[in-house]
Amino acid sequence: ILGGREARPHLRPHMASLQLDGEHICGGFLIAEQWVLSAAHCTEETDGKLFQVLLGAHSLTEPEPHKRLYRVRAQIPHPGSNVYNNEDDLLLLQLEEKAELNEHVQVLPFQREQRDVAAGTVCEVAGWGTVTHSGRRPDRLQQVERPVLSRDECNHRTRHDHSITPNMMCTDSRKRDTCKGDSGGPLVCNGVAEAVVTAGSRVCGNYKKPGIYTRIAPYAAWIDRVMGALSG
Ligand SMILES: NCc1cccc(Nc2n[nH]c3ncnc(Nc4cccc(O)c4)c23)c1
Repeated sequence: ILGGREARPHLRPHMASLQLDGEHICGGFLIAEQWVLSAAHCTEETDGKLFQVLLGAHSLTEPEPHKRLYRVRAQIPHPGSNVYNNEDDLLLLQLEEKAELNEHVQVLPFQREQRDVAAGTVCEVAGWGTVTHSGRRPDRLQQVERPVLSRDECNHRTRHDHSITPNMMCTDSRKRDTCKGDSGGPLVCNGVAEAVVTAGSRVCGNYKKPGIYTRIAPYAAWIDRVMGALSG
């Protein structure tokens, strides 16, 4: 997160850190006791290895009550996700066991209504992604508030030039923005997860390249189908 600040500890008990060999790779969030939602592009450099999922954390390194690393039983990228574009950039992770819910570990409801979030709505995004252009990684969860940018504005040829589909949404990226390692985290508007961070052009903090997110409502049926099929 560029231009944000340290989050209030444990105010986002749904936040997950997707890790490989103890290293934070991407964000994610708990959508059910045994399921985390993230971004499919996060598996691009994992070369088939399964993530481990850290829940209940504020600091990535310090011991904290209720902080726990979970193994993953299955990782299911959306069938439409691919390395060439940002479409269908969602990843479902089934934990080896149900997460133990408490004040630091909670499920976050996601938006199921198909209506766009109104442009100008101020939403928030949190993550352990890089906090400087030189790539400094924070130990503690960062957060930033960002106003939603209309799809038409975002699709302007000097911005994302008509690559933003109805299944995506944008936020203003002037100075304050998501960056490397924030992919997979939730964009939360009025307490509801509306979308998931996608890297898009990978540019951070440049107002010409607004932050891009995969809206969740269009994928509610897919999410329910996968969770239902793999339950038990
Ligand atoms: N703001 C959109 C967004 C959301 C999520 C991730 C991303 N960026 C990135 N995702 N993956 C990446 N691998 C390498 N470099 C990257 N961005 C980068 C790194 C240093 C300086 C800088 O200005 C940009 C990214 C960008």
